[in-house]
Amino acid sequence: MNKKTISFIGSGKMAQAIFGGMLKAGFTSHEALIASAKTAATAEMVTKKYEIKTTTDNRVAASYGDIVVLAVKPYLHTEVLNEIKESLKEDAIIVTIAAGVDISYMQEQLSMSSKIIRTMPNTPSLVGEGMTVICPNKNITEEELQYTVDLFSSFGKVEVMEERLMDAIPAISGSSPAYAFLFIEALADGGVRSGIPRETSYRLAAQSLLGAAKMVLETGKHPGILKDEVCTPGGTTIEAIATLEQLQFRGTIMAAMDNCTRKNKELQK
Ligand SMILES: NC(=O)C1=CN([C@@H]2O[C@H](COP(=O)(O)OP(=O)(O)OC[C@H]3O[C@@H](n4cnc5c(N)ncnc54)[C@H](O)[C@@H]3O)[C@@H](O)[C@H]2O)C=CC1
Ligand SMILES: O=C(O)[C@@H]1CCC=N1
Repeated sequence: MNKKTISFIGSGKMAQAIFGGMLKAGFTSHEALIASAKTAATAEMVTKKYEIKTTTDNRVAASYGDIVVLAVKPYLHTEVLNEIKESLKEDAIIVTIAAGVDISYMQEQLSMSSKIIRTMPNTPSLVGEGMTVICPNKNITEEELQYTVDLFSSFGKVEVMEERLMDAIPAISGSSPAYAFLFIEALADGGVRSGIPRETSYRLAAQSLLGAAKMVLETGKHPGILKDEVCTPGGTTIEAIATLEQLQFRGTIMAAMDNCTRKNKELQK
């Protein structure tokens, strides 16, 4: 069991996905975790559900952690960092999971010698299938980076990337589960339209997407080839593909991603 203490500032959806994912994986003990919440009701719910310490005082949470994860909205970072900075351990590693919060901004709020890691995780962390992109500042040692990679790897995959690419990450992995859920909902609606029961439709749609994603990851084949293998000449699939192309399925996804990235950059201002 791991010895480092980990604090979460904020106990919302993404914080719960991360500490829930870590606990499920056995990466850390319940005793090593603390999370702060805005209301006593949320704190109580989190303690009950995850069996971890909670507090409504961010400073109490901040003073506990060797690693402190900021899991509040981007616009709250200034307020929260000001509130907790005097309470942090001297060598604490500060991890932000927020969209559009960059390292130079974090250093301005704390100090140039602070240990900071910018990340972009996603909610499938809760079920051990997260995708997290990590970017450390120059004060993070190899060992500290490895620890953080191990932490996020306990509930999914991790890539370490340069900060110049971080603004593009929400569009492809932080936010994209939402597009996938929309796609599953659309497939299920189509199934229901053809008379398939709704719950069955969700299972058929979700398992098909899970299988397709696994094929990309495990066969190493180009997605276009995998698509071709489904399209029997003169068959059903190519009819569906033709309609998707006419309605600019791929262009629509790319336009949506552009908007996601634009918003991420706006959050930074
Ligand atoms: N939801 C997602 O899929 C992802 C979210 N993120 C990032 O995670 C962060 C949190 O987002 P969500 O979990 O989705 O939002 P959320 O709204 O579920 O969680 C934020 C939590 O912070 C609490 N809070 C508000 N003010 C606070 C304060 N002063 N002190 C302590 N807690 C306070 C709120 O009560 C809420 O529970 C954001 O910065 C977002 O960019 C990153 C990747 C994916
Ligand atoms: O919607 C958001 O702003 C956050 C960041 C990535 C996923 N959710």
